[in-house]
Amino acid sequence: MDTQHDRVTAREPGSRAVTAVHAVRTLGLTKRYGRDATAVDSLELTVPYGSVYGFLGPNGSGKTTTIRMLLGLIEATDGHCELLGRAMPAAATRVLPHVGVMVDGPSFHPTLSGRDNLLRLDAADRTADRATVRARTTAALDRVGLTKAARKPFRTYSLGMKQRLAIAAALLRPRRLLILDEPTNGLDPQGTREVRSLIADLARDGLTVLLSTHLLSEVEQMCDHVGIMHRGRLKIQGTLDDVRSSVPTRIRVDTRTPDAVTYRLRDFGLNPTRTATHVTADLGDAEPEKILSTIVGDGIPVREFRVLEPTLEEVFISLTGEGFDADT
Ligand SMILES: Nc1ncnc2c1ncn2[C@@H]1O[C@H](COP(=O)(O)OP(=O)(O)OP(=O)(O)O)[C@@H](O)[C@H]1O
Repeated sequence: MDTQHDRVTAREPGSRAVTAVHAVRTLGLTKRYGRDATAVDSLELTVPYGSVYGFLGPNGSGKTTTIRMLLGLIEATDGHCELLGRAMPAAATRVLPHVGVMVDGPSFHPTLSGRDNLLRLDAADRTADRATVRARTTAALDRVGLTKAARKPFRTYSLGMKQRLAIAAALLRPRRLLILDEPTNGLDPQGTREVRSLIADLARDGLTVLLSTHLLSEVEQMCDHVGIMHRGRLKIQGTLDDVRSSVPTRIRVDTRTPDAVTYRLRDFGLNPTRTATHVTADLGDAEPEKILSTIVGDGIPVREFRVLEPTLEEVFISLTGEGFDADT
């Protein structure tokens, strides 16, 4: 913990350039409400530059509280956090102009056009450059695919367009990091597709995205890194592949002779579980191709042979002992 990097960032607010490998980093970050309620507990979050990081957890697991602490909107009870290599909230005025944020859902004026809503928001930002506001607004609308609808009243926008305008608001200035809290919450399937495709485009452009969500599928489809929250604690984080491979790959053999399959799997050192119609087992280091050719070569009837890659849901269950939708 006591690295050169930590010592440099501890000097905020300073004027030195800071290099960091993580766009977001927290150490022991904790938020307690009263004596008994710990919303976030000793969080060690690391979001690498250039990643799309899925901050995943059921409702109430502490995601929004964490994001609010990162942005300096609420005070941490304990611990330390950095955005773009600088300590927050000490460096807020220097860091936040580089961070696009969508936290509390969009609040736009229904009768104003999308463009006029953005102009209004920009006018409220005292640090924004007035001389470039028109060009920046045009670029942000273009970035989210709302150029054609720019002059239409906000109230006529679809759900997806409304959310894309909220992302445009977060992109009114060049950003290095985008923090999106439940960006597809409440959207219909079309709106969800629009917003996901926009986020994928932004990530391709090299923007780091921290995206909080309670949707497993959102992380599996969009993110390359994931951190899983449960009751205020970060249970695991890493690349999506590493996190998935923290639980074993399984095989499932559908057959009308489960006893014969069970014996063969034991020969491979596996510990199978059988029902009347199929047998499953953790694969371990065994090669599925060899297992299948042995079973079939022995003349055992196989209706279906599947390698079951672990899902995030299985990771969650293995770490918490609860289903993902459990009310925490
Ligand atoms: N101001 C507060 N006072 C007391 N408890 C709070 C407060 N804000 C949040 N909490 C509690 O902290 C815990 C974490 O809430 P948080 O909103 O961070 O979770 P979340 O993962 O973002 O869930 P959601 O998606 O439902 O907002 C919850 O148990 C919540 O009730």
